[in-house]
Amino acid sequence: MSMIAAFYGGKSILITGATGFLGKVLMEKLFRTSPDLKIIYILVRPKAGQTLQQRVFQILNSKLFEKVKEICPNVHEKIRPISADLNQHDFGISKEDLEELLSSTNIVFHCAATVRFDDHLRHAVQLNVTATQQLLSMASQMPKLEAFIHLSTAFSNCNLKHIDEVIYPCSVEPKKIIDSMEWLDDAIIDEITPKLIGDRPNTYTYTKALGEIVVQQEGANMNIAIIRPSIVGATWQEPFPGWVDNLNGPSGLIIATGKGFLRAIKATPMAIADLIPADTVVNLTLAAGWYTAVHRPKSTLIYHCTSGNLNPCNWLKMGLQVLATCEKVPFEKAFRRPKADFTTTRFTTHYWNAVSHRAPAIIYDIYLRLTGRKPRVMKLMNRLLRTISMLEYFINRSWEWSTHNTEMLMSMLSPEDQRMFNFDVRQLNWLEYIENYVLGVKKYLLKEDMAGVPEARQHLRRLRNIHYLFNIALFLIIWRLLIARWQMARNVWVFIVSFCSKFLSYFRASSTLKL
Ligand SMILES: CCCCCCCCCCCCCCCC(=O)SCCNC(=O)CCNC(=O)[C@H](O)C(C)(C)COP(=O)(O)OP(=O)(O)OC[C@H]1O[C@@H](n2cnc3c(N)ncnc32)[C@H](O)[C@@H]1OP(=O)(O)O
Ligand SMILES: NC(=O)C1=CN([C@@H]2O[C@H](COP(=O)(O)OP(=O)(O)OC[C@H]3O[C@@H](n4cnc5c(N)ncnc54)[C@H](OP(=O)(O)O)[C@@H]3O)[C@@H](O)[C@H]2O)C=CC1
Repeated sequence: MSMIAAFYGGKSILITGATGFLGKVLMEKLFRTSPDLKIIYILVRPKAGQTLQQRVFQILNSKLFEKVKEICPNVHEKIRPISADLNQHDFGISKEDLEELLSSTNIVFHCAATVRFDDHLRHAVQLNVTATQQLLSMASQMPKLEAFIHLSTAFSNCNLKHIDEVIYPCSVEPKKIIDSMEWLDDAIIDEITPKLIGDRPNTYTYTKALGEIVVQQEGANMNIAIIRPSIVGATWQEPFPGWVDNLNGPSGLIIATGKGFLRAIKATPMAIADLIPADTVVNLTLAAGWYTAVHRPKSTLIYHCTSGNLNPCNWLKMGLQVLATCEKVPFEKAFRRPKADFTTTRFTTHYWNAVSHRAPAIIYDIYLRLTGRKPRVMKLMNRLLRTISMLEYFINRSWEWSTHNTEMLMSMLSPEDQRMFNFDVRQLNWLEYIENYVLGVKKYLLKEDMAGVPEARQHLRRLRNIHYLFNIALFLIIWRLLIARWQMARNVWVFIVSFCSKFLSYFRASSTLKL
């Protein structure tokens, strides 16, 4: 019998960010392994013209929840969406809903955040710091609360090379930052942002670090744990391999590579690609929830959910496997044949951006214009290059995260729990995982049917022929221009032509003699 699954049975659980990538995988696992849980409250905001119920309906009807619906047919009765916007004071939760939440909740999983790297500091502070503070304040009024689990990121201290499972101080106290955001205007915030984030690359990592300090300060009297995942990728095993539903992290770049948009990237090939599957993060999160509530550690424990120190994979290995899978099972309607070169200097990056990215985009836009269609490729390419410039920081460095708490937690699990809530990344086969990830991107993100693979292969062959024809035509044009303008080129041309004709006549003569 699984101790963790049994622990969540009969519990009332509050999840923020349940409509996000990790939140959905967390909810799915909870329902699948503890179908007898009492209720899951989810804080949801209406979005894209959808009501809360419509959003929940959409999640439950996705492929991710197929197994859950078999195991727990009344799953829809066990989800209680609560209208809440974490940008608002008190989250805009109604009085009745708040009373119910405060009186019933046993466990809180705080997943909601803005994960945009370039978010305005005011917004990032509001969501990643102030909302965390408010949620902790709510949690402190929950008489039945057993554990509060906060999702942070392994990159909250990415300004350090070696990161321990501790909370590091920031130069300015989070409370001062929260206060200042209330009265500073946007222009001043823009001016001080680089000074505040210091040697971190973006507002996301900075505000997640502030959020951790808030958790430590405000949650001193609660049972709290912090989970720090690295780069979260598609699911490894559960509920099935390769599930992913957003473009964050590597997923967007896998699409760009598979579709032939991205053909070179500035990355350090041997740097560690610290990916971690979403189901591994969720298993560790649930195990930490159980441990925090049952064993009540004296201090806030931080768990690094990373792969680099236990089972390292580098960007070269990842890039090659992405490419190999895209050749085996190509994406439909590729722009060019997939290729993944790693550039290491600014010069080569600019060169390949011009030759391999911008030039084909311009040529294709001209073609679109000539055929009476709206040019769009250059716009897409600029967006992609901007995205890459934001991710570059993370693919050109390696970090070391200590994992003592994570290993301790693993040793505390029963053999049954180690199997059911597996977060031992040493068992992960990277080549298999990356292949499933790419296939998952194709199926669940791009919604491409596997029946279209032969046509996609045919399309790649056509692109290869176009590529050869284009290169030959380009060579001939350049050569013609050189001959017209440069005596040396003419001499070389005369030499080649006479050499070929001599060779041909010798070949003809020798074959006549043999006859
Ligand atoms: C060979 C293989 C090598 C693989 C190599 C992988 C390296 C991978 C390193 C990751 C390293 C993370 C390490 C921290 C891990 C955490 O702790 S945080 C979680 C990760 N968070 C993220 O990844 C967020 C990153 N994204 C962003 O911050 C913003 O999207 C950006 C990059 C600033 C772009 O902002 P923007 O220009 O305003 O664009 P945005 O409105 O977000 O989206 C515009 C369009 O681009 C699309 N888009 C958004 N993101 C992407 C993307 N990543 N790619 C493509 N399209 C995208 C959107 O769908 C949208 O399309 P439309 O709906 O308009 O058709
Ligand atoms: N993905 C990754 O690579 C990593 C993620 N993490 C952390 O894991 C957690 C979950 O990340 P992930 O699932 O990928 O993120 P997503 O962007 O997929 O999900 C974010 C969630 O937060 C919710 N949210 C955002 N703003 C508000 C708001 N104003 N009010 C209510 N809800 C809001 C979103 O709701 P809505 O659907 O309405 O937008 C969504 O449910 C985050 O804390 C992140 O920092 C850590 C390391 C890596």
